[in-house]
Amino acid sequence: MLTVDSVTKHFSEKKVLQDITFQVDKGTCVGIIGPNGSGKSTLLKIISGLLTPTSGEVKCNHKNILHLKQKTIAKKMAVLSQDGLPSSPISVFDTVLMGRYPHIKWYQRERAHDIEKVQDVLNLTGISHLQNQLLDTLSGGEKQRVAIAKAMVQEPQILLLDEPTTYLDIGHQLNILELVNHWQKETGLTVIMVLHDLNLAAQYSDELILLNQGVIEEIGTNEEVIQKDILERVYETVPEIVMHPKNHVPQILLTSR
Ligand SMILES: Nc1ncnc2c1ncn2[C@@H]1O[C@H](COP(=O)(O)OP(=O)(O)OP(=O)(O)O)[C@@H](O)[C@H]1O
Repeated sequence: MLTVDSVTKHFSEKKVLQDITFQVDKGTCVGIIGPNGSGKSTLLKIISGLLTPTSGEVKCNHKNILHLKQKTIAKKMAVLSQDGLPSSPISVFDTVLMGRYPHIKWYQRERAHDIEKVQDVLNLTGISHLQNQLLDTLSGGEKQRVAIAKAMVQEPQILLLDEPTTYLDIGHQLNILELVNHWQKETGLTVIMVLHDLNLAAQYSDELILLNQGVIEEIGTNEEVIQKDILERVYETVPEIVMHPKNHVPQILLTSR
């Protein structure tokens, strides 16, 4: 279980997050949504232990994340940042293998088990044909799959995703989210993802947190959060809400004022 308890973050005088409190149960997927600059990425960085909150704390299984060793955090959590994987002249295979490092002792080389794990995940994510290709020669969609594969071999309990669908066409967007969704359902993975696309967020999240100007504006099920008056207030737009005919989750149609 992951607990975010009264987290506040200031950058000098700038108040970016104010008194954020919520809990994420094992095996659930929480979508964090909100307008530009509302504090979504900052919150995700605090949850991953990358940023220290000004006050409050993040606890993973009742332990403050900042009191855990880096390697312990890496065994528990995988993070896919907004910037994705850096361009580098390393093969896809070696990049994914790096995800095993938290499980390999400093005096050990990778074991047969680690290599097998990488091969399995390359097959599962449909990128085994790319395994000898260099990372900096891949397309955005291929690189994003490599990032997911690297996170998968890490075998985390928690996956943090910051805008995993940026730069992807609709086919690849669905593909990545389906991949994460299957992984979540099969292993009881806990997922926290920042998404700008409210329709995708509503389809793939069990619960939504709507941030606005650094505070939680709404938290709840998709139907509780995706409501016309709430979105109109926060996004200053006039959305029409319809039910997805197949998935039965609220979806947004945008209209001009
Ligand atoms: N290191 C920093 N120093 C100063 N201000 C920062 C820093 N990091 C973020 N901010 C500010 O905090 C606010 C929230 O930023 P954040 O990136 O968390 O928002 P966001 O909701 O993820 O935005 P977007 O949807 O545009 O990605 C912004 O006003 C940003 O300028």
